[in-house]
Amino acid sequence: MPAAFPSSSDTAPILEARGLVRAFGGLRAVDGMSLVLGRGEMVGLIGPNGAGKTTFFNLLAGSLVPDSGAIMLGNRDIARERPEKRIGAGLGRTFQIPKPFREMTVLENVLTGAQGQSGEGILANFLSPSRVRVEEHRAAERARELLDFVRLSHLTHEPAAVLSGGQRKLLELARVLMADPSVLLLDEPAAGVNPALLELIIDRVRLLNAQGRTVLLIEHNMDMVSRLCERVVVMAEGSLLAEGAPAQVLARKDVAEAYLGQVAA
Ligand SMILES: Nc1ncnc2c1ncn2[C@@H]1O[C@H](COP(=O)(O)OP(=O)(O)OP(=O)(O)O)[C@@H](O)[C@H]1O
Repeated sequence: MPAAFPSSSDTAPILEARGLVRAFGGLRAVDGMSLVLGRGEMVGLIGPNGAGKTTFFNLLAGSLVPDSGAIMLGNRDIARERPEKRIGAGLGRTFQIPKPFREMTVLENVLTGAQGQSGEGILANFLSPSRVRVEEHRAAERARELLDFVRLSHLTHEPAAVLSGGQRKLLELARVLMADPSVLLLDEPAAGVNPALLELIIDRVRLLNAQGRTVLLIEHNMDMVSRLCERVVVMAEGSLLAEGAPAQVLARKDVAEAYLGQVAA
């Protein structure tokens, strides 16, 4: 049967999870989850509440270490590397509930996403102050460009505390983009966002993918998933239940039952 969506075999894999397991006490939140993301793909990760999606993201991004399994970013197993190292290797991740530094300005918050600046070392600052200044200038320029990209320029010098929920999601996206990730893990970018901002988020995510960035998107908003993704992956009880084109996957009986189980539970 010809593939109706770009399967992982169509493009070179950029990120691959192999048999990931992570338990909390007796509960295997992620239980043998595997997934291959092709370079430049945009894939939706769906599944009922408690299926293990966020835990899976935490394993990919490094805020949790798996009990077993591998995570290949290109040819390198990053499963036991620190989160900062993964960011440096091109993996960016947003959170379901972004928590900006409320007292800092919107611009300062974006700048916290800058990676590996010389000025972070006191010695470098002392030995090469002009290089540090150039880097700081470039970072500020990039942060302003990103604020423009997410349409928050008018709030550049406001404290992040003034932002709405949707604007916080956009700020978080800009912060993550400071490190210029090649793979973006987006955890429920549409949750709690008003319809106007939702369209902007959809448009920006589409553009980021068109720039060649690979996107894995956890989302309960199926309309958004269907509009953005040619392939969806369904997790249930910690592992892969189904994958394929959104319409085909959503029509499957076992997928419907997994969601119904959630209602019944
Ligand atoms: N730190 C933790 N300690 C104990 N249990 C946890 C922890 N994190 C997650 N769990 C449990 O692991 C399971 C999977 O949770 P997870 O948040 O990964 O699911 P999810 O698919 O992201 O759900 P949702 O769609 O509601 O966000 C749940 O039963 C949850 O209660």
